[in-house]
Amino acid sequence: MPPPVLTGLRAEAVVAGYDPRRPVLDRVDLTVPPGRTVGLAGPSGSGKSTLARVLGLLHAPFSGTVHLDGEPVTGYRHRTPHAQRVRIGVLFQQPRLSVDPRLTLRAAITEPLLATRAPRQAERVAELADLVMLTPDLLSRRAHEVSDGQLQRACLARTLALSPDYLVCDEMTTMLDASTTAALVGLIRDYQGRTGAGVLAISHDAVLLRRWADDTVHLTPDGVLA
Ligand SMILES: Nc1ncnc2c1ncn2[C@@H]1O[C@H](COP(=O)(O)OP(=O)(O)OP(=O)(O)O)[C@@H](O)[C@H]1O
Repeated sequence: MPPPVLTGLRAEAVVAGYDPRRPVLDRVDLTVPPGRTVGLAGPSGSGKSTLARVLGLLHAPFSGTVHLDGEPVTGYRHRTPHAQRVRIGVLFQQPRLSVDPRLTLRAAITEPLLATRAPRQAERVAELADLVMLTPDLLSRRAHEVSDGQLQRACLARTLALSPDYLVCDEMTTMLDASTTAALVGLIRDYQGRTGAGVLAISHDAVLLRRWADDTVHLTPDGVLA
């Protein structure tokens, strides 16, 4: 009998970092199952963002493998197969670094739809804007004309545009106040409830992770999961 397929977004024995002689992550195993929210905590510099980038398929590990519902990922960044790339959405701490300041929020949300030549783009943008509670007035503004919270809502809409099966949220709410944080976490929970997506929630805020995540794992300062 063939072995059972292990579902989830899974890091297996991942060794990663920026200098192969001194890797940041040391044989990390972590699974984000469909429908679950896994919290990732750890001290500053322990490698949380590095692991987020590896699981977001934005940073190639030195060794080890990322599996997507049992399929090994064969390339990172522009080498990631399209079918795998669109299944994972990533949200970062600083929305201003991930949106071209020349774009309106509408254009920023449209980017992934344009890139994949999705049908009914205007309708889909309206639907996404509605979902994250951005009004048409805000959609017409550029990134520097909106607040961090409004821009992060636009980033969430852009990330959800292609209906990813997994979300990697790297300190997504660190720049935001408590009510915007609660609203964004609520939106992600709703999306998860509708789609069964798996979520990796990275935060140094233990209270937030207790509320948000089903389980939380900790990276030690040596880049090992405990
Ligand atoms: N682009 C880079 N080039 C070289 N070293 C890097 C790079 N990015 C991060 N590092 C180093 O890798 C280690 C892990 O960084 P990482 O950002 O993954 O940690 P973190 O746990 O997310 O930290 P924080 O909570 O402060 O955001 C740190 O020592 C950091 O200085």
